[in-house]
Amino acid sequence: MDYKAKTVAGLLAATCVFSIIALILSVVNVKDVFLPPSTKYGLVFDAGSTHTALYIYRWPADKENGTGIVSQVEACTAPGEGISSYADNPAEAGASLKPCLDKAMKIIPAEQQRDTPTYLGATAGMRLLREQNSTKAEQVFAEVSKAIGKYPVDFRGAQILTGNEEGSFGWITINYLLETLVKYSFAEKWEHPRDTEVLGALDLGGASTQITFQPGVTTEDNSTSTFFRLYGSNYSLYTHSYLCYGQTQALKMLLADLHKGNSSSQEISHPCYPMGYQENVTMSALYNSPCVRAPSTPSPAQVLTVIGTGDPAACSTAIRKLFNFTCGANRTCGFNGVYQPPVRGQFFAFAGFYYTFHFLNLTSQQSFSDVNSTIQTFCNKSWAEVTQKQLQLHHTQWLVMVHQRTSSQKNANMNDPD
Ligand SMILES: Nc1ncnc2c1ncn2[C@@H]1O[C@H](COP(=O)(O)OP(=O)(O)OP(=O)(O)O)[C@@H](O)[C@H]1O
Repeated sequence: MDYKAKTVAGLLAATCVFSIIALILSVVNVKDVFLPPSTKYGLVFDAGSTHTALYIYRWPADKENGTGIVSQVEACTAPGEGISSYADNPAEAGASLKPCLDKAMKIIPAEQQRDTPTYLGATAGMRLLREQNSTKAEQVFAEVSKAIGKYPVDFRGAQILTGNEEGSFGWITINYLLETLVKYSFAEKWEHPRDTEVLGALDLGGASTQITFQPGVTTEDNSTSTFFRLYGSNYSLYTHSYLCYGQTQALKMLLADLHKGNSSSQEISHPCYPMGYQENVTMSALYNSPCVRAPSTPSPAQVLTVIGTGDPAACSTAIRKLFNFTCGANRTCGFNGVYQPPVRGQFFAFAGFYYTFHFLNLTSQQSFSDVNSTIQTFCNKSWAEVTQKQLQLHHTQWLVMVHQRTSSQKNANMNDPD
């Protein structure tokens, strides 16, 4: 991974970016740029399934071919989990945003606060809650809107991004940061880099995962195609978001699958947990999402004991069962029969991919065999050898590996110099 890619990876980790810049770029109203003063601010809440972050942006009040050049001033992580976790206590969702809004008010000059466009974009956690209980989802949105509305900002609304928006905004963000869309030249001018190929984007969130790239062919399924005009150039993209295939939800599907394999037992043998690890989980906690189907005779209070068996091969097999690689009517597909044209070009993987690979010191374009052997070594560690913090990674790296292999690595050369 070259210096620029490393810098971008760091930036992505630091900001947990899902598309913030893209959101600003695409929604900043043209009228704003004619207003004094010359620097404008914008606030974007990234309301993810696992956590919410507020990003404070600043940009000069002129535009490059109709698209703003934006820099991040500050990022603030809201306390607690994602807003969808407050489904039964929606007022708390609003309260969780206040510390970050207070921080923003200290940064943005008072005379500019009322001109500061403010957005909240929610992703897969809220898409799942809406699927499960649309009234609760609306209540959460009403409370977060009420909380933001109490601050002297130009609140433009809270919305649930579609999977396509999430995927394509992520693509714009990484290509913006890698300067493949526009670049500040030595001549101190913004220029279109010549002969640079834009990168495909692989985003592993908590509740969904997205793949987005410029296909070399016409997209056969219109629901997966999207079009952008940025800095004077046109981009036609393939994008798809797999709901439930984010890290947290996929692991829930895995646990439910393992339970289904022996549902009469109170114990679940888990090959992806280290040997010697044990935890209790209630049926209600396991089956609390539309991503997993509860047994026909539910007993919510029943406690299941998950016992780690530390078996990487069995773990890999169990994870593979979550993916269906039959393409059905489509000639080419990603998985679960979803149309996907042949992958093309280099890919940049971020979010959950980055956290895991960073932890394993695998972000320097190691070969795929090095990646595999590092993962094998880590997965063969017992519970006594890994800390609680490492546990999450211990059982998620297999998901990352299999997912990478299946959804993209099969055809793409993703950060792999071999
Ligand atoms: N610093 C970290 N170290 C390890 N894992 C992390 C870290 N931060 C987030 N994760 C995990 O990585 C996954 C992706 O995180 P991310 O912040 O992109 O999700 P999200 O935005 O909340 O989810 P979604 O986009 O699906 O709504 C989640 O499962 C999360 O638990």
